[in-house]
Amino acid sequence: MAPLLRLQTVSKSYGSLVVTNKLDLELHPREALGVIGPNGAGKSTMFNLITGDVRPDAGRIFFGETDVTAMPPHERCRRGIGRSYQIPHPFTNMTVFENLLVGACYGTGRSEAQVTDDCAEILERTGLLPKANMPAGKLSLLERKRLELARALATQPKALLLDEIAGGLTEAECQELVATIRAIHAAGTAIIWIEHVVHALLSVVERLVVINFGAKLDEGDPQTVFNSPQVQEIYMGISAE
Ligand SMILES: Nc1ncnc2c1ncn2[C@@H]1O[C@H](COP(=O)(O)OP(=O)(O)OP(=O)(O)O)[C@@H](O)[C@H]1O
Repeated sequence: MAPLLRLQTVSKSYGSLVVTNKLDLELHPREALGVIGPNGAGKSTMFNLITGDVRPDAGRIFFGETDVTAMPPHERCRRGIGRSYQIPHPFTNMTVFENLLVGACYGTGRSEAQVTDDCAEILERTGLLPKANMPAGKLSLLERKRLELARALATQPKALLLDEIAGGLTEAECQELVATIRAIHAAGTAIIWIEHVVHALLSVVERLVVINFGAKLDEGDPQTVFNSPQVQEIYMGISAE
């Protein structure tokens, strides 16, 4: 099957710091792909490169058949690349529903009237319908994470990029969020999920990629990859000796 998204030897440096190093990555249609790696390994930068927030120094990025390497973020978004951010930054004085409307209009180029029904449906799917008219600044952490997910969904992504969305939640809250992400994936959206809460990640993803020093260290079956001595040592700091 042709990949939905493909990074081809993508590199990015900040001064002398090589953050992304000849990275190759593929996401297939309807796939749930997990990404782990130590702090500072370049995971969020990889997302920034995919969305166009950051331009690579070298390499190419394809979405479907299209080379999107030079495309601005809003065009990539309209083609179907949606993302959540590690630290949610909702418009705090606007209601939850208004936050979604902004995401939907920006992400799809449709009018408010055209996106209203979809936004209501997304609020329902993400468990936020009872909070629709609440200012986003008054939401709990879990609700903010849900809003971050909802805002990404409002852009109608074919590829949904989730950046550490489970961080800081209690175990029960994490399980609630996992159920929502599973449902989004089951409905056909391909997902790349960067996550330090590994048990949550492994309960959803079908393939796992490990990034270290901006390059791919390993990839494959999630349990096999996570349990490999190399990954345990480098990612968890546990020596195989
Ligand atoms: N705009 C920038 N300017 C300079 N350095 C940057 C910039 N963006 C990221 N970096 C550096 O690049 C490295 C990789 O950062 P990145 O956020 O991609 O890592 P990460 O794997 O997502 O880390 P974490 O798991 O802690 O979120 C870090 O050393 C970071 O300080």
